[in-house]
Amino acid sequence: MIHIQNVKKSYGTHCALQDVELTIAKGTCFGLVGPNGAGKSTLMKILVGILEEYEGEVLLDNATFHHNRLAIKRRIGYVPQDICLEETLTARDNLLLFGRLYGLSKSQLSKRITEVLRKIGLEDREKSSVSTFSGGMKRRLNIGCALLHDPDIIILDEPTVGVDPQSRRAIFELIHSLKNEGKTLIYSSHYMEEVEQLCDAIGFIDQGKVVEHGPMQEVLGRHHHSSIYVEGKQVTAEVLQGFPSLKEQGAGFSIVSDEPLETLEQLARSFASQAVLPERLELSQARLEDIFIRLTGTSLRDTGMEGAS
Ligand SMILES: Nc1ncnc2c1ncn2[C@@H]1O[C@H](COP(=O)(O)OP(=O)(O)OP(=O)(O)O)[C@@H](O)[C@H]1O
Repeated sequence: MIHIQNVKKSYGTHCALQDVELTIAKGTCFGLVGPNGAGKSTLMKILVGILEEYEGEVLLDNATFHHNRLAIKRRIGYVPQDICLEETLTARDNLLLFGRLYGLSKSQLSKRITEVLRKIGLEDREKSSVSTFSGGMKRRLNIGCALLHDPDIIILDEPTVGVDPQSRRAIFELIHSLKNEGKTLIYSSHYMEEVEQLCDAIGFIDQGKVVEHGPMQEVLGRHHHSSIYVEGKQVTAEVLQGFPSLKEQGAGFSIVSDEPLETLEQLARSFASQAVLPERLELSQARLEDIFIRLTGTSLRDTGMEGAS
């Protein structure tokens, strides 16, 4: 169990984290979600021990990070957002290099490298230079480097950014298999669909503050509103004027509503009175993206990031 208690972190005068309180249960996959600059990486770096100067307390199984740093670091594997590999070396030699940094012996390492290469699905490329790898293969190897010392907590910062669909699938399968082994995973992403699919619990961070958190089903249940999506050549913001929570989404608009059937009726009346015929009209239950918009008033995609493919 990881307890994050009242954590605050500032860079100079800029406050990156404010009074963060979170509990992450053992053996769960915890999704940390928020827009660029929300504070996700800062929190992850605190959990990994890269950032040592902060206020508040982080406890792992009741041992404080401040007083048990080395022992805790040995239990944690960190996959940084930026790929950190030596391009001129082979996959095996990269793993060897990282294993040495973790202080693993030669004999331990040889066995672990073979296991890790199998886990990340790169056993047939172990002797290939990393410079010949696709972005997705590099990401998988980057994850492999964090698994060498067999940590029971794995922290992954945006592990699917810039990967092809095949590697994304391989990363998802890897995460599922780590979960099945009982590992605790902390997974940061701005791809809401991924988080909803993979994670058992979630924390939304916005401007350094936790704005919602809890088990996934509880969070979805707490915000059990619906969302109506409408699209068409004649459907413009002016036509939809007056509908609350109106948001541009893709080629159309979404309207969040607690009373979806009533809102649908109002829409139908409004379209009829304006002689507008929509080409698509869909009703869906609250998804994480809608909940985030509702809580913060912004979409993650407003921040200039792409959606998951
Ligand atoms: N070393 C630093 N010095 C000064 N400010 C920093 C530093 N690192 C982060 N920040 C600032 O702290 C805030 C939180 O940054 P952080 O990287 O934790 O956000 P994030 O949610 O991980 O965003 P991203 O998804 O872009 O990585 C941002 O405003 C960022 O500019």
